Amino acid sequence: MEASLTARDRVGIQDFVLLDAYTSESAFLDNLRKRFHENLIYTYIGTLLVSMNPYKELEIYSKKQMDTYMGVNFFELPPHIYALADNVFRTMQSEFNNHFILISGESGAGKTEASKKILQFYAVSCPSTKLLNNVRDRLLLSNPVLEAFGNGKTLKNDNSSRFGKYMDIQFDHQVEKLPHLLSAGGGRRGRSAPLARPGEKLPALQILSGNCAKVSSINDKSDWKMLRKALSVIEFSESDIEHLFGIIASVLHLGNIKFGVDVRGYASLNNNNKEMHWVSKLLGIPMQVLQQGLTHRKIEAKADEVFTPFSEEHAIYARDALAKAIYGRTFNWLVNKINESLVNKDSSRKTVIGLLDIYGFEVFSVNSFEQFCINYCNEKLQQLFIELTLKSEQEEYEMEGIEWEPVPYFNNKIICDLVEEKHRGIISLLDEECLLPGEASDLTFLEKMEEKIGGHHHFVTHKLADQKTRKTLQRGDFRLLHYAGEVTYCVVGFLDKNNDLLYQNGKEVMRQSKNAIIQHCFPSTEPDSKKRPETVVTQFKTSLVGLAEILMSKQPWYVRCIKPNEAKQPGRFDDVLVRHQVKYLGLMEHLRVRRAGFAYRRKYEIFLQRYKPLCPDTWPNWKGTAAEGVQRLIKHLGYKPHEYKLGRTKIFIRHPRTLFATEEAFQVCKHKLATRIQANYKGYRVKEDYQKQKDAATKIENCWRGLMARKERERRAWAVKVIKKFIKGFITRNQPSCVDNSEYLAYVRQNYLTRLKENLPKTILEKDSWLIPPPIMQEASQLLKKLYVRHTVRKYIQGITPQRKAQVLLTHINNNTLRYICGVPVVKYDRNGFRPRLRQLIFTQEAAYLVEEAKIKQRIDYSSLKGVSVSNLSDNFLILHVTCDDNKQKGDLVLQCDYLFEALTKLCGITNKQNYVNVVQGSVRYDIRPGREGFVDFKSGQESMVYRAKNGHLMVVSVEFFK
Ligand SMILES: Nc1ncnc2c1ncn2[C@@H]1O[C@H](COP(=O)(O)OP(=O)(O)OP(=O)(O)O)[C@@H](O)[C@H]1O
Repeated sequence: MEASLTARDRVGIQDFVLLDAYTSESAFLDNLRKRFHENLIYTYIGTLLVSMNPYKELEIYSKKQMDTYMGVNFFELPPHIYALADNVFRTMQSEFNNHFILISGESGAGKTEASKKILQFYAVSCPSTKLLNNVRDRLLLSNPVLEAFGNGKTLKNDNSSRFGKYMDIQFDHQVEKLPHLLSAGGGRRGRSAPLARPGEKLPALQILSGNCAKVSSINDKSDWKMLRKALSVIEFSESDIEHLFGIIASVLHLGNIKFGVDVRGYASLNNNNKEMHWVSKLLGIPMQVLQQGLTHRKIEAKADEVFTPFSEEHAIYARDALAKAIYGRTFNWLVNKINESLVNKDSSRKTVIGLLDIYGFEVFSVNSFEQFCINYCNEKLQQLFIELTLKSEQEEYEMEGIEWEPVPYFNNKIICDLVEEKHRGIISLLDEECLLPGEASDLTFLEKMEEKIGGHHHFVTHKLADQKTRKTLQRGDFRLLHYAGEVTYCVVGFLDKNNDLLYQNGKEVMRQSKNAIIQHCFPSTEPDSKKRPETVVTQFKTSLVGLAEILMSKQPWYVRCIKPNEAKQPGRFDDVLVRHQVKYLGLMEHLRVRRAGFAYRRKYEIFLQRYKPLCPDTWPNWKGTAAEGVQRLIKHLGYKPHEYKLGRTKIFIRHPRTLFATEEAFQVCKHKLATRIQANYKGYRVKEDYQKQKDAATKIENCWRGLMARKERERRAWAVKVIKKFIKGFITRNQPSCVDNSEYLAYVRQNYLTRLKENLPKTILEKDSWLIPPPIMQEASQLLKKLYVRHTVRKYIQGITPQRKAQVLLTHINNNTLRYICGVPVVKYDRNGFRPRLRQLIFTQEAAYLVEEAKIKQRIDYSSLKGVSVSNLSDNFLILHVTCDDNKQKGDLVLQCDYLFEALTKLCGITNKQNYVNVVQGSVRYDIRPGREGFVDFKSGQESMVYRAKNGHLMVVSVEFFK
């Protein structure tokens, strides 16, 4: 219903219980019509399903549809026969009890189709095992077999079931579902004989020439194939099938036998009668026996047997009675055979769902004995409905702790009693009349009824009626006011039809048959009861009581089928016809009972779940019990006390309008909620995405870190190897080149050369800053140094331009007195080893000048130059000894010159003194100034340096390259 609440404005309402004008037949009809025109053929009245015959194939029975309805809350989806089937099954499962589905309606309203749909639904939802598939096939194929023998074309339905059908589907809970079948085939309806259809094999039975009706909606060829297949699946042997068709053909021939009248006025049969000939042949009964049986009645008087001839009328009656008996018993045999094929031998407890496909109220222009029986049956079923529904309603109220409110409904028990009460009921009176010896007739039966039940409110005859009613009644009519409406019956034929006597010798004739099925149906062991057999109506009543007992122990479900028009046309809704059925199906009455108490009831949980957004206290989550939540909710919604009741587990709402108002509020609120939920959802999705990305990032990071750690480990391992090799190489560096040190030595070489390249002396003057070579590079270093010194000297010399030479001379030498000879860069040291800036020593003819930045610092005359001392080491020191007579003289000069040899050579050349240069070893004395002496000590060491030693001497340390 929850879904129907939403859809109610679209195409009517899906549940009549929610119809505000629930007592209005027109409102009821309007809703049906509206939905029918939209192909919505199903509508609920509570759990009752109203089904309109669409007379066209609708796409609503696919496997997909079945799946949609499987296991879904009954009220959540649009009404459907599958919803009902599923709900029955699930209730049975949860409550572990038995159920039945009563399908009723007029002929052609769609009962058989509905029961087929239910069976198909159960068959499809059944688990698939070999055993179950077998049973399922038989179950489904039993339908075409029963239809082939039990259906016929009538004015109302091309394929009308001529029998009521009840079947039990057993469910084994171990395997979830195991359909087993089938009990009882109801009595055949006597209106028209089953109709055989022309078929491939039938010529052998000599009935092809029969005047058979053609039915456009039926495909005989494919139906015939289906029947043959079904019979073989249900394990009918070839001889069974042959005998079966023999019987059907013989019944048809029997019906065609025409009697003559002999001279005495008795019925007679010609020996050449073709029909009789075929019946005799098909059933294997001697012609004479058959002829005698059809025209005479055997009367047993004491030990004697007397045959009295039939009048023509009697003979026709006896012929029809025999044909009906043959067909009826054969049909019973068929049903038993199908039951045997489906019988469940497993005796463990199972629950069942009964399927009762039964004709509804019948009201024709002339109604006879058959309509009386059918309508009595419907009266009983209504009684059952009232008892079961009210009972369950009462039980529910009791369980829920709600005070029972009397339900204003019509209890039709009074009508049932009128029909079936012992000694006083119509059935008893009819039987009495039938059993009465003497001149009983239909009219005496009518008089008896008038006499015995004349004052009953639901019974009226022409004689008993008032002036106005009498006009609507014939003299031979009686009228019953059934719960669904009044029906007028014509009493003619009641007695005969009730007697339906098969004369004793009819049975005896059949016993002589060679047909195995006939032998089975008319056993010689059948007692030839002298007592009159039970009348038809009593048999009917007995089987009805039996059925009611079966049904009473089960929980009922209803499908009420309605045909929209008599023309079997799709899309046509005949108001009068439908209104008639609504009335006689008792739908308004049903609705009244359903609406007597509360229109709507739901478990607290379900109600709260749906409507909790309507109250801030219950939304989004209610922390307390569902019952408290509902209380809070309805208080917030402002429900009036008389509009609802609160049970133990359910809320009961009296009027649909209360619920609709709530639903409307919910619909409005839903949109707002949807937006909010959407936003939340989007947020959630984004968060989810973010989380995913974060996780992915962490993963990537982990992988990356792992990779880096592995690389680092490899790198370290490599480094350890390299270092080890390096250390080993270092340890063995002085050994001849071998595996252990070759790489180290190559490295040392390369390293030295690289460093040397970067640290080459920039000028000629820096030649002492030559990078100290490792031992293995000593020789190479010396050679390189030599080469490099030569190279730089050449470059230097090439680099001195004539201008520069001239500039030096002109700038630094006073007047024209000096003649340029040569300028050598020198460094002058004082006794403390203080190293002044770079200067130049310029030699002229007469003097040497110490020149610094173009300012002449000191002039030494050659005449005062006593000599030059140099050490035998590579320190490039030269000491110029001068005469110190003149106090203005500053003393001897301690100089360092990178171009020592060139300077000495030049000096010797200028002074023209060959032994002028004194090479000393270790130490040389010099005059710091006149009268004060100093010493310069020379030695070799790791690093070249000049400093004042502790003894006050100037210490010159030089690196020994060329040893
Ligand atoms: N749900 C349906 N969808 C399509 N067609 C349907 C449906 N129900 C019934 N019909 C059509 O209506 C015809 C009559 O239906 P069906 O034989 O079930 O009626 P019935 O109530 O069993 O009649 P009877 O009491 O005479 O046996 C079917 O042969 C079929 O053509």
